Amino acid sequence: MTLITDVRLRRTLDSRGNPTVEADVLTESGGFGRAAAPSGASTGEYEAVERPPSEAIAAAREHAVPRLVGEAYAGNQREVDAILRAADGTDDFSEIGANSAVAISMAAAKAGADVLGAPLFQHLGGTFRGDNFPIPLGNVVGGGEHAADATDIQEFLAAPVGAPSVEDAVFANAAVHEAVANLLEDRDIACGKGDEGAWAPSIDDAEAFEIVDEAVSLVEDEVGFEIGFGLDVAGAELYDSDSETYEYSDESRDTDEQIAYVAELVDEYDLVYVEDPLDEDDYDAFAELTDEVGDETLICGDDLFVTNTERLREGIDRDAGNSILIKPNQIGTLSDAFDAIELAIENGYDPVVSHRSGETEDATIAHLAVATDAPFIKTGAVGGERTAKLNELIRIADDAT
Ligand SMILES: O=C(O)[C@@H](CO)OP(=O)(O)O
Ligand SMILES: [Mg+2]
Repeated sequence: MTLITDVRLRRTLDSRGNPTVEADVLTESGGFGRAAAPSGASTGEYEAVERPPSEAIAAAREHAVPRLVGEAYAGNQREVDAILRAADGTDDFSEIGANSAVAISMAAAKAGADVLGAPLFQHLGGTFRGDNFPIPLGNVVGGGEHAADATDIQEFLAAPVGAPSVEDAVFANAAVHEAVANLLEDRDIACGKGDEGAWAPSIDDAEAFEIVDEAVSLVEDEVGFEIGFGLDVAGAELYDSDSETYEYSDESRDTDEQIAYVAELVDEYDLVYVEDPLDEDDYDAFAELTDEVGDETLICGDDLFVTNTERLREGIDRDAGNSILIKPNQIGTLSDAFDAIELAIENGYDPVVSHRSGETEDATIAHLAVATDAPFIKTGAVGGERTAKLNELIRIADDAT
């Protein structure tokens, strides 16, 4: 029934206005799935390779599509993903491109769900999944690689940890986003938005901490449940390997100073989440910081782990971090993303399913988070390509997918 009869690939626009790969997968009994690859700006050095979409499409048409059509079953995700790997023939999808791979992998999953007549999260997670919802981390102020002339720290994230429902959490993040705008206006700070829809004011990190802290408290009082906040430091982007220092606009910190600085921030602002506080090659520094503050907060590896089980295993062995960011396009297939989530959970690491800064209307990650009982999802606060995922979470909770 789910035998794949066609795979169509095309170039479509992403949220930054760049081309990306969209895939349609069709099956024998009329099943249909469509998915599109997202794209990072602050990409980790060890991520699977994204090729220019026209090249990725041509290579996938040549190497992968003939092995899938008439051969593979969309309902058998492991088989589809194994074929994508074999067709590519490299470790990092540099032949067909991780963008073609992930688009096909996700489209096949949707086609499989379509034939079953089941929501995607149920097809992926099984029939007993779907009662737990991830807490959305909402980017409200940002800079780094996502906006010019803004904060050094890439993302200041609202984290409505006490929200009674996913709907309450989603609206709380939007309210924090709005509260930030009002506070910026009070201070006469004009600003636009970064790639993920977060405000991108030309202020230093210290002022951003003040504003986000205040915005979170204001909304917390309004909604009556706990809202914490977190960060994506994107440490690898700040790290200069020649001088071995983290370069901020106003100062430079060596690794020990960076660890002390982040630990101080965790205490001062009760941060519930800190992503990539340190360089992507520095397992030792991650371990040291985790030892210091890992009981109080999540220390999450994004560029450190790149959704890769080998890198995660090394982190587990070395006690580096206690959480992993999960981005299917960093590794290339849904099966690989699942494996990383399972390994994380088995070892007490919290998986955080995540969007990329360049996104599309594709909402697969909302289903992936629910299917795997992931405790958090990071997918922005506002903006169409972000609300595509947030609204899908609300629909899943409402049993309306
Ligand atoms: O660093 C990150 O976590 C992501 C998403 O927020 O950014 P990018 O997609 O640019 O890597
Ligand atoms: Mg990150």
